[in-house]
Amino acid sequence: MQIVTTDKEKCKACYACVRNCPVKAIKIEEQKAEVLEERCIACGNCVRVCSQGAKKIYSFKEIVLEKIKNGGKVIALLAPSYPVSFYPLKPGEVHGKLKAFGFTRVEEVTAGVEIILPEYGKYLKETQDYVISSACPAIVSLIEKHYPTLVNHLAPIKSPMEALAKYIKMEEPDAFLVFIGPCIAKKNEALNFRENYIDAVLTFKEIKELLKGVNGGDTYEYPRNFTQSFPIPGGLILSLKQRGYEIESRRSISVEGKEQIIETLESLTNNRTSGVLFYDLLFCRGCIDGPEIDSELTYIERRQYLLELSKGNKTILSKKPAGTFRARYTVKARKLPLPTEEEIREILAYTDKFTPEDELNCGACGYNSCREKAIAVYQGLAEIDMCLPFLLKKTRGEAEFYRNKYEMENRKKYYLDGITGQTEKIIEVKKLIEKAAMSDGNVLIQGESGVGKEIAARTIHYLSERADKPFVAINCAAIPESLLESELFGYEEGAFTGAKRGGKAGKIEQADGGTLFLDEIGDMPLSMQVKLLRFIQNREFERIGSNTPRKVDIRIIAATNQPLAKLVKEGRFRMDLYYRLNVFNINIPPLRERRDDIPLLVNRFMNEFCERRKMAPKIVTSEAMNILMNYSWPGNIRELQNVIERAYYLAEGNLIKPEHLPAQLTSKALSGERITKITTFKEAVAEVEKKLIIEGLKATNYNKLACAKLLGIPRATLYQKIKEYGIEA
Ligand SMILES: Nc1ncnc2c1ncn2[C@@H]1O[C@H](COP(=O)(O)OP(=O)(O)OP(=O)(O)O)[C@@H](O)[C@H]1O
Repeated sequence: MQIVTTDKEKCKACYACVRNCPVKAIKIEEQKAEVLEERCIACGNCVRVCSQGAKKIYSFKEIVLEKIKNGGKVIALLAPSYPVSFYPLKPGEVHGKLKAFGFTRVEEVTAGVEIILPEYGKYLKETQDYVISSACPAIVSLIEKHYPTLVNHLAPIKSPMEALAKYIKMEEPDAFLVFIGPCIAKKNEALNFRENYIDAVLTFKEIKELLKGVNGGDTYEYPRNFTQSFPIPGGLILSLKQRGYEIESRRSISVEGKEQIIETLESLTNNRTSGVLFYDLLFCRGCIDGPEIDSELTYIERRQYLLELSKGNKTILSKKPAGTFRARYTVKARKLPLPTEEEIREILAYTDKFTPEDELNCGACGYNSCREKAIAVYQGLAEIDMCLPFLLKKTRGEAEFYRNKYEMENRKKYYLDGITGQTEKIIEVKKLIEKAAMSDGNVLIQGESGVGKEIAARTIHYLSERADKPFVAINCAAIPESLLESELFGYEEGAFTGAKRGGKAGKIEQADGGTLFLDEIGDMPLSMQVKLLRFIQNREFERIGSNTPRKVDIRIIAATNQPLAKLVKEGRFRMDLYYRLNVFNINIPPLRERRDDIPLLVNRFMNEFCERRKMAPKIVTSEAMNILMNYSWPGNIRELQNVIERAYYLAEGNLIKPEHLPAQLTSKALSGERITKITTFKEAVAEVEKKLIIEGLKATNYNKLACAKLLGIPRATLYQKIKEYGIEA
């Protein structure tokens, strides 16, 4: 019969019961702690430490109430420690209350002590080998179930409770005997021990609950003597001596408390008896400290109170007990399988314990060491993953995973939102950007000038795993051929005239771990293309002036507004390099192919610009917006950005009207003004060209390269015309 059961709903896998169970009689299954009857000694530790109240003790309450209700002969047997539990109620008053409650007779187990003392006296005299007392049921179970080699040393004598019960049953065989005490193990004794005369066991807590509201009956002074000290540590030896039995102090010892008990039994198992012949073992610090003692007195006060009561010298038993009060104890131990060293290592490895240093022995699982726990796993008592450091590591890993995922989502939103546009074409581009970010291959971005190639490259970098490493950009068209190599690969000190002291890391080195953005790759000279290809193939390069190869880990994103495939056909771009760069291809459509994005872009640039300058945004009239939507935008988004900024300054009120837009958008430059003077064709063209260049320069903030792109003319032509028309640039 199971004494302690678990309410699985309430069990929260804290392993406090495992930790406090002296015999590891707890099995964890699906994170619920279940008490194993075959190992349990009913010490009550698991009940005491369960903060969730998940451990339930077998209750006889209903049976007792039923018996009393039916008017049966129900006799209460009070454990010798009861005065301390019921204090300040006097012992006599407790008798009265129990009677008033319905017990037909009340006895005290000190009478049982009187019965067993001669049995002990006799047995100790006749036995050569050492003897272990058997009055404490937790000790009996502990030895029967866990120290089988010591069973023969248990005194084959009934406990005082059983002895008194037998004594009473001899007088009143039909009586229903209820033991009332501080101990859960007594329930085990009543239910599971071989020969039992006790019918029910109530703890002090339980009986007090039942007696609530019961008015005291007639008080009764039970005879008292030295047996009253039986529940305090050493009580049995003391009582034997008081009774006149020769117990040599040097050869007898009383041991209390679970740690000391386990230590004693371990040493006895190893035949280390220290010459002691009588071991009086109590699992608790005496019965005055039993798990269900429920006393308002301190431990010392309890001891003193019982010693005071033990001063009486009355005989308790009215007549000499007849019959034998011997008991038999048997081996109930079940050997659990033991794992091999290799199996232990395998189990440990599951929770990432590969070396002795990995075994933290933190005890969070309830076992004293990782090895003990591994053995319990093998024996089916513990679950393999009930290891706090392991689980924490795992959850941290998971948390990291989710944090990364969450961060990625946020980043994605942040960076992809940086690319304004809702047309199908730009959504397609965003999807490609996301995919490219997931891969680590080189990317080639193509598109007209100002379509957003660089912003796409940056987005790929910041969405990729390289995000926390550098994004380094280099414009291959803007750097003279002679400098490009040193810019890319760096140089050593003294590599050439003018080389900096200490040398210099090139863009490739600076981008280590991150992304190198090669803008205008189509403009890269063929000689450099060869060197770049070699680097891409070997992932190795040398600084100019050095023979030492250096390794870097970078991803290359190249961009161009030139038709690279055509350049390859024309032999102006290396095919092998083209294929190396074109692992992932993204084509960004010109703005004129996604006009519907223009209002969104206008809105964004207006807000960004105003925010930067701390100014209030202006409204773009529908006429002006119409013009913006219908223009061909050769300079794409960059041109639109500049147009908005310029219009903002030109508009004096808060409305941006068509007249605030550049002439080339409204075609006014060619058609709007009346011709007042006839000029030559050449002069008129020059006039228009000059105006266009001035507007273009303003629109691009006087960036000649951008202006040339905006006007769709080579840079050299722009320089020539600026000079020719004397334009201030
Ligand atoms: N979809 C977009 N949403 C918001 N801003 C954009 C978008 N595309 C481009 N831009 C902005 O337009 C400007 C030009 O973009 P970017 O420099 O990326 O173009 P590009 O194609 O690399 O130009 P180039 O070929 O001249 O180097 C930048 O200020 C960029 O922030």
